[in-house]
Amino acid sequence: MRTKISPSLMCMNLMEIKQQLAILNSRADFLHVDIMDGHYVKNITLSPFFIEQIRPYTPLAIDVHLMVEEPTDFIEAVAKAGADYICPHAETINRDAFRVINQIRALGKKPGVVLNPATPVSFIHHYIHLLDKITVMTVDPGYAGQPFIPEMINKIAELKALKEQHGYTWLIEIDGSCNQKTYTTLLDAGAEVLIVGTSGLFNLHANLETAWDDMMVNIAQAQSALRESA
Ligand SMILES: O=C(CO)[C@H](O)[C@H](O)[C@H](O)COP(=O)(O)O
Ligand SMILES: [Co+2]
Repeated sequence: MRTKISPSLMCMNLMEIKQQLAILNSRADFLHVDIMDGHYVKNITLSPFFIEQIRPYTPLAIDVHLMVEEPTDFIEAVAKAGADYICPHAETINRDAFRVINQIRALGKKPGVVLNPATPVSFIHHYIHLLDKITVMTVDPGYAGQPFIPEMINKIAELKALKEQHGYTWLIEIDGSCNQKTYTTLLDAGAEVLIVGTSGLFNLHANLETAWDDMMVNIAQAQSALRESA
């Protein structure tokens, strides 16, 4: 499968949002939108209103990462605003995981879940087959610019093995410090979607087109290193 790229919009230059979206529209596979409530994580970033504002300006699938205590307070709002994937944290839905997944599907959206670094894959065992995407956090959630947690490589490999063994169709996505230093190990382990934020894309160059080209060179180098070692 071709590696898919999902820029994390909380890391973009919001003063240039229209121009930056136009650049991403012809290059990215998804747009990653982080929604935080200040409680589940001690930060506040984007919102359902932000999704509603950008929806007319992009044909790309909008992927919503819900870092909130009560996902059901947000699901309808982000669906109405134009989200395509709705992905709460597994830790926040295990009281009512099946109801939440059914709610997302009933709204015509794709359900995903996000796993914190300390959350094992076994935590989602009973509903894993109902998902369209599983996101492995490779940093603790809440902030951009954090160091990569290398223990997550085994978790990605575990998901890849499960996917192959059972023929699951969910995407394996990585969130946190996806960049030149980590692409090779991430792709080798089984990463299919890379969420690129400050370190992988937006901080590479002030000009986003140049930053995108630099990022693609970095990803291509990781892919060719893997082909050579195969
Ligand atoms: O969920 C996130 C943080 O909790 C994000 O999607 C970040 O924007 C992303 O991890 C930032 O990427 P970086 O290269 O790690 O800054
Ligand atoms: Co995120």
